[in-house]
Amino acid sequence: HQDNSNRNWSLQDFEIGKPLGRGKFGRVYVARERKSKYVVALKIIFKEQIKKHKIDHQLVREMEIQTSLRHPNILRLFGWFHDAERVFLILEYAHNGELYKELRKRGHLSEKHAATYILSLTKALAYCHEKHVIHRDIKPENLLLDHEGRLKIADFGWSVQSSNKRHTMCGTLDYLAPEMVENKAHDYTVDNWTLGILCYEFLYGVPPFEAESQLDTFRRILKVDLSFPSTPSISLDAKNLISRLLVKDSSRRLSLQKIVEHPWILKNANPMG
Ligand SMILES: COc1ccc(C(=O)Nc2ccccc2)cc1NC(=O)CCSc1ncnc(N)c1Br
Repeated sequence: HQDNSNRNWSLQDFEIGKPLGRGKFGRVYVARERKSKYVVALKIIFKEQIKKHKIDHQLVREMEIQTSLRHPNILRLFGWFHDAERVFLILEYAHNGELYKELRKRGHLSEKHAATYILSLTKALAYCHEKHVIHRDIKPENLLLDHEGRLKIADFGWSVQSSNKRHTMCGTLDYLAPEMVENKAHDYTVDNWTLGILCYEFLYGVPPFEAESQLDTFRRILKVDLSFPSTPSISLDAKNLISRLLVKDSSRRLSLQKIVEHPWILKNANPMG
């Protein structure tokens, strides 16, 4: 259909439906564009929130990055508009909602589902890195499923144009790579570490370094204190991939290209995502 991303949209163009949840800085609703009847997710962000967190420039940069991203596993930002006190993001609507709710419901995923999601994430990250965009916040809460159950990375609330070394702490503790815990400079390869965390969590239902206290989680991450429970029983190939990603030395983590070619992925992932 025609490119509407720079059409000057307004709230009158949409019928607002049920709330979808609270993203960073704002609430998200299902909405339907009146003329086309096209269903979207409309994210409403209050400008005073943006001003308070001094991220107005980041939002503009973010919108420029977002509208340029086109990938089947990245949630689309179709366009945006604002009124006196709010900024509205017109987002692709992922009909099957948040992946982590499915993970909590099922307890843990099959190796086929887990491998398919890891492959989708790997391809989306490879695409982002090639466009010098680093996501920095890949966790189950930011992963959505479309009507065909295909994974979509969303909530780029913190993505930045690649400053090749990054220093700010972000994301929940369980997903932090050792170099982030030690607050050292870090680069793209933190995403490879996060893929290892997610792969473990998809297969076992809990992240690998979960602990009672934040300090214990930090300690387990820094030690790469990785162990595989005996149940659910997971294939050796899966354990091999996880062990090749959860490596302290970031330069020795399996590259995105090598993940795509890994036996476990080749054997289990549905290439159509
Ligand atoms: C490309 O997706 C985004 C791109 C940008 C931003 C964003 O807030 N940027 C931002 C906000 C403030 C400051 C700087 C950046 C947010 C998202 N996405 C989201 O917030 C996801 C909303 S939840 C949802 N969405 C669709 N279908 C569902 N079923 C659900 Br539940």
